[in-house]
Amino acid sequence: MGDNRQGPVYRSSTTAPVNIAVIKYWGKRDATLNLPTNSSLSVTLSQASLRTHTTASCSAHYAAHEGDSLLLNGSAEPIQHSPRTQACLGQLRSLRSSLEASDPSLPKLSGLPLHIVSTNNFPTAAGLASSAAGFAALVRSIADLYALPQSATELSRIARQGSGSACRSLMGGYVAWRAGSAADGSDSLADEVAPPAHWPQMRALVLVVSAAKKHLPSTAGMQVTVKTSSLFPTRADVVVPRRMQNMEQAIRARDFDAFARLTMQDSNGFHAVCLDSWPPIAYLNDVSRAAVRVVEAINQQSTDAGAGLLAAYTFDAGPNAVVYYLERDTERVAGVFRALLGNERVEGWEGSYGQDIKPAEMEELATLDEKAVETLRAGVSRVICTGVGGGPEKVDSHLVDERGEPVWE
Ligand SMILES: Nc1ncnc2c1ncn2[C@@H]1O[C@H](COP(=O)(O)OP(=O)(O)OP(=O)(O)O)[C@@H](O)[C@H]1O
Ligand SMILES: C[C@@](O)(CCOP(=O)(O)OP(=O)(O)O)CC(=O)O
Repeated sequence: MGDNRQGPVYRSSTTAPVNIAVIKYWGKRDATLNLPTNSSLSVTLSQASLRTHTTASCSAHYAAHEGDSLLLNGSAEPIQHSPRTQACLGQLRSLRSSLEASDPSLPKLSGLPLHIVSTNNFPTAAGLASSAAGFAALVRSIADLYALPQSATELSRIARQGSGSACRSLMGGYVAWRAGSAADGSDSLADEVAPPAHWPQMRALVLVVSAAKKHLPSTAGMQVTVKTSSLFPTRADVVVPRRMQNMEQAIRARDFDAFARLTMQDSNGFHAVCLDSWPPIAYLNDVSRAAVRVVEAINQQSTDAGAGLLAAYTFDAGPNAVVYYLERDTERVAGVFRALLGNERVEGWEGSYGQDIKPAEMEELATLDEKAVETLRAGVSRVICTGVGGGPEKVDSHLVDERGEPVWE
């Protein structure tokens, strides 16, 4: 809390992670409450690589007529016109208001305007799950500002209404979002299937194919699929429920072969229902397909030698590839991509995860399809080397100073 002449500025700051689903959320049964048609499961990625940093503040000296505000990467976001952000703020305020009613000694924060300042250390709205980390950080930082006693699972009900995938970023490790069946969404919540320490060897290599903001946003895309795809009901009602069980089992048993197969099958199943939509939705491009070819070649070598799968690709609503692998296979998976993409052409090989990636030997590359290699070299602009990580963290570094002014990082 900072003090100035007009009264205190209350502040709380958090960082929150990105998550990349291995069983995809695609489809809403209720667009207003943001309720999904199927459960999903993701891996939370380390905040050493990708993170949102958010400070929530409130003060009696913030002009009441200006209302709440969100400054995102230095620009004002029009949150008054965002029903999703309004739903999150309204529900957090009402929890604070109940707390104030039960303990009159508490400062009346629920009636004060909120000034929120946030930065993403990666491109916003580029298919890198910025809305997931962004809404998780928003909900966590306000819940801390308001000293709310609710658990991460209880808060996931609120974050879900900001962006569905955000409910999975309130926890670290391996996280499930249970679709639930209640009409009011009260049982549509996220829970931790396993903490990062259960299987800390999980690594992810993100191939940034396009940092541009040009794909059909997830929200719009999934509505088209639910309305028009004839394959979709089978995916939501039959295929995904079975896969969720098998994926949880694979994670519990630390069975990478099963994890990888289910991850690739589910990514392909999700993109298949996109293509089956009308008008068809195609998120993958030639560069994405080249990444698939390279992962297939890596896995072929391993299975030919009688071992299991070493790498798993997955794609969200855009062309960027995420490749999961285990630390012990770093050279045989990430090393292959490093050898073929090179250091000069592509940035991002530094950092705690990247520096351990040694380029694979030339013979490992001999079996790769030349055209795929060429396409990948031309189309990947940047890589992000990361791994499984923890949930949101409360931090002392504030993006709002003691007088209530934004601070630039
Ligand atoms: N740090 C943040 N704080 C609050 N809201 C954020 C933050 N970052 C992103 N958002 C919200 O998320 C929106 C971007 O979401 P969108 O779903 O378009 O992109 P994405 O999450 O990067 O991509 P995708 O969902 O396809 O993976 C932003 O316009 C903003 O409203
Ligand atoms: C393909 C996905 O990344 C879709 C994510 O969709 P969003 O969570 O961005 O959608 P809204 O709830 O409409 O905001 C798959 C996933 O993350 O599970």
